[in-house]
Amino acid sequence: MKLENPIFCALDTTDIGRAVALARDLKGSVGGAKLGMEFFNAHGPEGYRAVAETGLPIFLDLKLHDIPNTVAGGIRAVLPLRPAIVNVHAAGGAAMMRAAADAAREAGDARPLLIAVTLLTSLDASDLADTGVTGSPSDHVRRLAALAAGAGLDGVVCSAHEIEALRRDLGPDFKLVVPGIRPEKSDVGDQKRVMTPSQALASGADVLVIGRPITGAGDPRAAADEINRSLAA
Ligand SMILES: O=c1ccn([C@@H]2O[C@H](COP(=O)(O)O)[C@@H](O)[C@H]2O)c(=O)[nH]1
Repeated sequence: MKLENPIFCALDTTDIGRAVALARDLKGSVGGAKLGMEFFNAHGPEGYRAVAETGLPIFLDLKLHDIPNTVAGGIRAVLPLRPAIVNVHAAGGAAMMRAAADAAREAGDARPLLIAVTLLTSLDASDLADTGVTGSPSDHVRRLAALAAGAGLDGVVCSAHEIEALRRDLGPDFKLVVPGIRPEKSDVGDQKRVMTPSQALASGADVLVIGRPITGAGDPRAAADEINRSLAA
């Protein structure tokens, strides 16, 4: 997947008309759209197709996490939609990720990039400790990313704070898809490990996942264009 524009806009809504209108409006200003559980649980494949018809590449962010056979089936079920990117949770383990990768390969040339969520960007060191995991978010992300790479995945979802370590560990071709992106002065909301778009790109992100800073703006296209200007500066 070669992207001229690294921004994938998260269309987190149950309003199909709004999602399609946003996708049309943003088409020249972002590289793709991300559809997650909020939209897909409401509208499924039909809603997906309505957004995909705009021509934007789609990251189908379902974050699958189950036993290997079930996750493989979940990946297989969405292959006919021809998403550009699909994902699973790295915490599902190596066997689960290998099963997902095997299933994704069944799409042949239309194989989506398969990536694994490491540690959600809404979690910090204290949240991680609460789950019983000792060590820093960075160590945890690096461990899970190495597991994903070993299982044959194309990359991971991580925060911008882990990019440099992951590039050192896993090289330039391993895809780093980065949410928790917040332009200067924008509301952080529920995100905890955040960075600005330009800092994240300079650190080596492949994809910047940006939702509310664009979709919550009065003029979403203008907000995306402002971010594009910050990336070009
Ligand atoms: O660790 C993760 C994994 C996924 N996300 C998703 O990205 C977007 C971010 O939206 P914002 O409105 O820019 O916060 C959202 O759809 C999440 O489900 C994430 O934030 N962090």
